[in-house]
Order: sequence, then structure tokens, then C-alpha cells
Amino acid sequence: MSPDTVFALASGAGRAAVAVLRISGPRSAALLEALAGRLPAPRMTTLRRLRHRGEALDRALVLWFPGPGSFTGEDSVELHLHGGPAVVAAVSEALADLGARPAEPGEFTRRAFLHGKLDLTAAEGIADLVSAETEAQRRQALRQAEGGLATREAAWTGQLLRLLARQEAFIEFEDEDLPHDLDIRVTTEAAALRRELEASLAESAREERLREGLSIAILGAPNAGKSSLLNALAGHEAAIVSARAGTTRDVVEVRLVLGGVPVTLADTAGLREASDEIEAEGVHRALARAERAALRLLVFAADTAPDAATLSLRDEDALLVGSKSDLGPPVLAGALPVSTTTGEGLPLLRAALEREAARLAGMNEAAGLTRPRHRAAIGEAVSWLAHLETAPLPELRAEALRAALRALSRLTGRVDVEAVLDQVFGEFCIGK
Ligand SMILES: Nc1nc2c(ncn2[C@@H]2O[C@H](COP(=O)(O)OP(=O)(O)OP(=O)(O)O)[C@@H](O)[C@H]2O)c(=O)[nH]1
Ligand SMILES: [K+]
Ligand SMILES: [Mg+2]
Repeated sequence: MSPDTVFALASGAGRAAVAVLRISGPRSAALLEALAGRLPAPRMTTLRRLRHRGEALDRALVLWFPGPGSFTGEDSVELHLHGGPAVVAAVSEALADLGARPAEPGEFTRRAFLHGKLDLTAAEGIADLVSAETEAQRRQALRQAEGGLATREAAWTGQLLRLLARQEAFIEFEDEDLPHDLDIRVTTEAAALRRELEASLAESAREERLREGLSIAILGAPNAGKSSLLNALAGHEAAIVSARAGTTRDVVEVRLVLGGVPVTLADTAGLREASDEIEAEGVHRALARAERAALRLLVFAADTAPDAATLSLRDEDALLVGSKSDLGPPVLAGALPVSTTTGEGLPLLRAALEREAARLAGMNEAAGLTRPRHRAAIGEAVSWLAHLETAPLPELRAEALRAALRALSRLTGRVDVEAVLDQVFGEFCIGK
């Protein structure tokens, strides 16, 4: 049964100068002829009056893309309408009346994938491009949409195929006078490939943080000056500041961009044995947020001895802040002196945060693994290659190579496609 012909608004909903309605599927030409009279020349923008059941609907620019020279690889049409909701509704009703159906979320990109116009990682790159909020995210998404990760996967797959061919040859012609170290060389080269895949996994945490945003938590004793610091970094009064210890209970979040990296900065309740259960819940949430954060700002006020609870959170992903520096020097060696009263130290703190954001989530050269799905595929290939190194028989080594190939090819969706498709295209918005 031939696939349906679908349509959806490709531009944002709501009022706008132009609304782009996209149609894709085998009946696209028939629909365009029904609405606009004869077909325009392929890929030529043509002004037409759209009519249905004798009623003029709009004057629109129409574009006809005969497959496979289109985004989806199928016959496609674009209608550039006046961007009013009533116009879009009238044309959509006419299309439904003519037998087309509204597209599912991500259905255009899914069809592009099924027609081999792009691989899964490029499809994910398109979704990330649409949702990119910062310059660094845009660059990362564009690199992926243009096939950055697919190119790496193709190189890794190529290496695996060559190893598998040699391993099969070794098994096939074992008694022939093949160089006896052929088997050993396959194992050695497979180990080198495993190390390269492991390195890409190590990088993936940064890439994912860039795509999802970096979480930073402000932690410290009650009255350490945490909320004052959040407000100073956010540039507005996001959290309540008061002389009363135990002011902040809920986690208060602000969104910042630090050096192109999207950041969620969270203010939390002061760490102490709380007297009432509401504050106790606040402290519990503070510690949970500390656990999840990629970076922790540990705040120690100049007029208070450092508290054990905050000290216990120190590690390589913690920045020490000596707050209230107008009252005296930091109580902890290595803490950055900051005063929200005088503003001292704030520029240095911002610079330190930008450096940490770049370290934890910055762009790196090669297109990285930006999603848990990517990490799972590479992780499985790594475990098969590790298994190969201890497999007792050449046949088992060939089997491990084949399994590593299958795992890797899930990245671009070349194999067991169905299992991966729903996961990827379900995340799309309508019209993509
Ligand atoms: N002198 C001085 N006082 C400060 C500074 N920053 C904050 N304070 C004061 O310290 C008190 C506590 O500030 P907050 O920002 O509410 O401290 P907190 O850590 O959020 O407090 P809790 O939410 O109760 O844990 C307030 O009276 C602030 O005005 C500073 O840099 N210098
Ligand atoms: K307070
Ligand atoms: Mg507070």
C-alpha cells in the first residue's frame, strides 16, 4: 500500500508574515494541481491563487519538488501562505478534504531517513538545530546534522569490516600458507579500535552536557550568602535574601549562557540539621542537587568558620568561594574572595565559571556522541571488542567482530532500524 500523503505547518504556529505548509507523499502533485491549477516547473517559486470548491483560499508562492530531489526524497510541495491562522486552517481543511492527512511529529524527517536522504544521527542533528539555544549548541548540532558523527561511524565500521574480512579469510583458509600471525594482528588492531571508541565515550559526557545544558549548584551553610550570589550572577533578584538563616528552602534556578554553554545555576537551602520538616526537605533537595550538578560552587562566608557539611562536598568539580569578602579574607585557602555588597571578585568568579563550563561542556573538534543512545551503541561495540581479545577460537573472534559491527551501525540506523526509529523520531515536534 503506498504511503499516505501528509501535510504539516513547517514554520512556527501563530501570526506571521508567511506560513510554510509542507506536503509530502505520492499524491503531492495531484493536491497542488487541485488547489493551484497546473503544476509549476520543479523547484521554481511560482505565485498562484489557491482555490477549493470554487472558493479562493489565498494567493501563495508554491514550490513543487518531484522526488527524489526533495527533503523527504518523495514528491513534495511547499505552500508559502499568508501567515494568518485562518488561512492556514482553510488550506489545511482543503488538503484533508482532498485526502491528505496531518503528519505525525518528525514524520517528514523520518521519511527522509527511510528514503536514505539522511542517517539517524543527521536526523537528530536537525532536531538539535531546531532546539539549539546557544551558539555552541548550534555549532554542535550543525556539525551533526551535516554528518559529522556519521562520518566517524563510517570510519569505525570500515575498520571493523576489514578486520572481519581478514578474520574470515583466516578461518576459511586456515591450513593454507597464510601468514600465521594474521589472527594475532586482527586482535591487536581490534584492541586499538576499542581504545579509540573508549576515548569517544570519555568525550561524550561533555558533548551531552553541551546539548542538554550544564548544571551548576550553589551550596553552603545557612546565611553563607548563596542567594545573594545567585542574584548577582543572574543580574536580577531571583532568590529571596534575608539576614534570617534558613531563608531558602526550594531550589531556585536561573538560566545563564557561559561562553556559549547553556547553564542552569541553582541556589539551594543552607546545609544544617534543620529544626522543621520543611527546611529539612530543603536540605535534602540541596544535597540531591549537589549530587546531580556537573559543577558545585561551595560558599564559605568570611565571618563564619568553614562548616563540615559544605567542606565534605569538595572535589575536582567544586569551586570554592570566600563570600562576604568585605568582612574579611576567605576562611579557606584557595577560596575566591567575592563580595556581593561591593562587587569585588564577581568578574573573576564569572571568568572562572566560563573556564569551567568550557572544560565540562565545551566544543571539541571531532563530532561527539551527544545522546545516551549513541553512548549505548558505542559501549556495546567496546564490550564486544573486549570480549574478542579473550575469545579462545577464531570463529568466536569473528562473531565478536560481527556483533560489534551491528552495535556500531545502530548509531546511523543502518541495522535493526525499527528498534531505534521510534526512540529518535518520537522526540520531534510536529511538522519536522
Ligand atoms: N557584608 C556582606 N553581607 C552579605 C553579602 N552577601 C550576603 N550578605 C548578607 O548575608 C545575609 C544572608 O544572605 P543570603 O544571600 O540570604 O544567604 P543564603 O546563604 O542564601 O542564606 P540561606 O538561604 O538562609 O541559606 C543577608 O543579610 C545578606 O545581606 C556580602 O557579600 N557581604
Ligand atoms: K538567609
Ligand atoms: Mg538563600
